[in-house]
Amino acid sequence: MNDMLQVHTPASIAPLELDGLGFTHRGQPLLSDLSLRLDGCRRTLVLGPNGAGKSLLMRLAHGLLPPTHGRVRWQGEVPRQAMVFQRPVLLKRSALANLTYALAVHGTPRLRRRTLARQALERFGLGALAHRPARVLSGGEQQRLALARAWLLEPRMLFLDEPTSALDPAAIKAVEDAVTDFHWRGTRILMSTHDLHQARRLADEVIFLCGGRLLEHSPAERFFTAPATPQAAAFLRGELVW
Ligand SMILES: Nc1ncnc2c1ncn2[C@@H]1O[C@H](COP(=O)(O)OP(=O)(O)OP(=O)(O)O)[C@@H](O)[C@H]1O
Repeated sequence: MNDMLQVHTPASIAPLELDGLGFTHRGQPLLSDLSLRLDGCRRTLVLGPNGAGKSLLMRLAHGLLPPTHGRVRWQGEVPRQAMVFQRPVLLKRSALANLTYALAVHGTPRLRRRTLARQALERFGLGALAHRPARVLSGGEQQRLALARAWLLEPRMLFLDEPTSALDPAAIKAVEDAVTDFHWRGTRILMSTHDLHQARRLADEVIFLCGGRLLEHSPAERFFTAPATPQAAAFLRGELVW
């Protein structure tokens, strides 16, 4: 790890409160009256059927979308945040240039950028691909590049919206290892997934959405062994829930 990337103490991340959060589009409520609090340095996995509002929740919480109801409130200093999407948004430049550009925007001195970017590429197993155009990389490589970019920005809060849904097992493992490394570095994680096994592997706690409503927010062990709602119980049994 390079000298500019510091290890943070989890206690120093401001809690995030979602207070009566809602999003209505053309009169249709897509997410309704959602209140919860995220604190500490937990890995919170967002689960729910298609269209439940998982991506919407992530975008609202990250501030990419203004809510139509309620608010997103940081109880303290707003932390540095990053988001990783299902399909990475990469610039039409080399893998290395994608990272040096992100560092430039971040305000890293020019002389440090290349070294840091190189280290991050190595860290995510992309060293040999530094000069390849980012957009011709495979899906798994692109996702690792997106994670390397997020890593360089040292987020205290990382949002991941179904980051492994289009990947094969080896690429999924790389993403899950990265999520674990972010966690150990002191980053709070909010991540949506369709993959129950993945949620079991990674979650400290679970948010379960269904039909645009928050049905559960509980410690992972409790959610998986004794879900509180029939919808979550059915979802865990693999039944069709919507
Ligand atoms: N910006 C937006 N404007 C209007 N409607 C939206 C917007 N974003 C999402 N929606 C709608 O909100 C609903 C919930 O979408 P969302 O993508 O959050 O679901 P999801 O739980 O992530 O589903 P999936 O598992 O299929 O990805 C969908 O009907 C979607 O079309």
